[in-house]
Amino acid sequence: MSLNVNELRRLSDLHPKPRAIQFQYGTAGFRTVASILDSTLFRVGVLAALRSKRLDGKTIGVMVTASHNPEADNGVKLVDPRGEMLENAWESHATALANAPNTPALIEAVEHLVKVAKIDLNKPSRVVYARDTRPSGASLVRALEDGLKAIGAETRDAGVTTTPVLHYLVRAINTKGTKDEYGPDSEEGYVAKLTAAFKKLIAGKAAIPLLVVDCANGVGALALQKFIPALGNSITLHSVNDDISTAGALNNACGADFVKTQQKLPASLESLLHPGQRGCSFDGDADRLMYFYLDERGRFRMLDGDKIASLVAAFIVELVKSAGLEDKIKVGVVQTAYANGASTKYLSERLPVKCVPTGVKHLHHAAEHYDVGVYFEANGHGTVLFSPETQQALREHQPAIPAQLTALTHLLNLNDLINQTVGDAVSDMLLVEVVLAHKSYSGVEWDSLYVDLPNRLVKVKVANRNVFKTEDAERRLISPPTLQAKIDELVRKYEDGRSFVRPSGTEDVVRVYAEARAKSQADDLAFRVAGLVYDEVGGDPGLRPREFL
Ligand SMILES: CC(=O)N[C@H]1[C@@H](OP(=O)(O)O)O[C@H](CO)[C@@H](O)[C@@H]1O
Ligand SMILES: [Mg+2]
Repeated sequence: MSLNVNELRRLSDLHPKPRAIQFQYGTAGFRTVASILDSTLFRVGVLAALRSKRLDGKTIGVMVTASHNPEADNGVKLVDPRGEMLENAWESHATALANAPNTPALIEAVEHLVKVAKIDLNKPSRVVYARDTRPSGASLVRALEDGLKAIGAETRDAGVTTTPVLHYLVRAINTKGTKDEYGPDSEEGYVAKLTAAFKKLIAGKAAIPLLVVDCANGVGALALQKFIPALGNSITLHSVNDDISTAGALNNACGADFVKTQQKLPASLESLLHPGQRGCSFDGDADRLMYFYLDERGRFRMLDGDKIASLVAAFIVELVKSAGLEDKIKVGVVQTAYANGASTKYLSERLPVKCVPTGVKHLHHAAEHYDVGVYFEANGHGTVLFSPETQQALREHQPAIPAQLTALTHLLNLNDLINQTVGDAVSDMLLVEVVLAHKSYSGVEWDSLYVDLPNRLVKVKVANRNVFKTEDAERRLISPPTLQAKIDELVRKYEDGRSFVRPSGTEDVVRVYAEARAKSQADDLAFRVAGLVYDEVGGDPGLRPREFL
């Protein structure tokens, strides 16, 4: 079988690439204003279909979402057969196809890809796709479908659903009928799998206090509607910001990204949350989770991804020990440079901790090296991975005493509760609730595991962010050459000071992070480093932000 060039040409002509725009497949796939993404979606359809052929017809996933970005944006990400992010080498193939200036150039790029990636066009091609609630999603999905059709892929439309459900489906479809079957390959099956595990894990525990859930007015609201009846009276979830039909509501002054970056409660929750009560926020595609509570004086306290990692990792370590498996199963944690220094200290005193560059794929891959790998970005994206050997060890372990059996059963149920393909706000929320129920913790006790160091994140707009190059998991700059020494000199002046600079992978900015013993010091350090960055690359003195010191 060869490429149906006529069909590819005919369909590609329906989706011309806007001129003078360069697309790049980055950490979040392609993501930009929705109105310029039509050709990109078409080409991603072509690429996904070809990738499936390259992998002998294994099902590839495509998710149409722009997560926490404003409603007018959209984006698209590919999901590899085990439910993980697209393999690195194919990111540049995606970029190459997206940037072919016209149909003839696209055909040439596709033919080139078939050759260099050794794609056997006779192989079958299978793709499952889904989208979030964005108004632009439906028409972008039609462009994607044209791309899939151009290569003749078998398709499955998973409809409007969360990013983690799509990742789950990909793995479930590809493992169906094998010994590694991940679960039923439907959204109902996913809800049933997680719900059953949750109910077993909290059986016999005291009733869980009501949990307020901020759905960011996004697709997480739909997911929650499916979970609430399935969970029955095991937990009471009060869903807010679940309006998916009002234009402009998505991610607007609510959701996990708002909570993390503003470090405050969405105004829409102010009258709902009482002192002592906890709540949580999903992001726009429900793959991130932030917790929070109001203390006895009604002050907002945030429990971010680092706090979730600490809570969960410590719990799993305890269970492994109680099950009598501490010699066989080693638990480790993966973080990025954005992890609060206090969390790194707390965790390092208890278990191995590794720091990797920003982006879920780096965390996920590093976590695969542990028997049980816990990874969370500070922004609330993360999960826990049980290696295949660990899963087998759990299944085969013969407990010596009843207490070991109880702990072992909990571990097996956690293995089912956790969506191990990708960060999953609903799965992670249920996981947190399990740990809180087992430890009889309220937000206060959880929060007191360690005290966050005050921190500040600042964006610096520069002419060319590509001149910023880093090493040591992005914690140090190697270019521009003399800047790191200047940062080091500054940082030394602050108690518990730490600061690093890296180019964003998703926005055209350079990010500056700083932390220090006191909030005013963290702010001061961040703005001084931002000033250094701005001046170093010859930023226009007239446009220098006033807060930069
Ligand atoms: C400081 C920060 O939160 N950075 C985010 C952001 O990456 P940047 O490369 O910093 O733009 O988006 C990524 C994708 O969603 C996410 O993985 C990461 O944590
Ligand atoms: Mg997201």
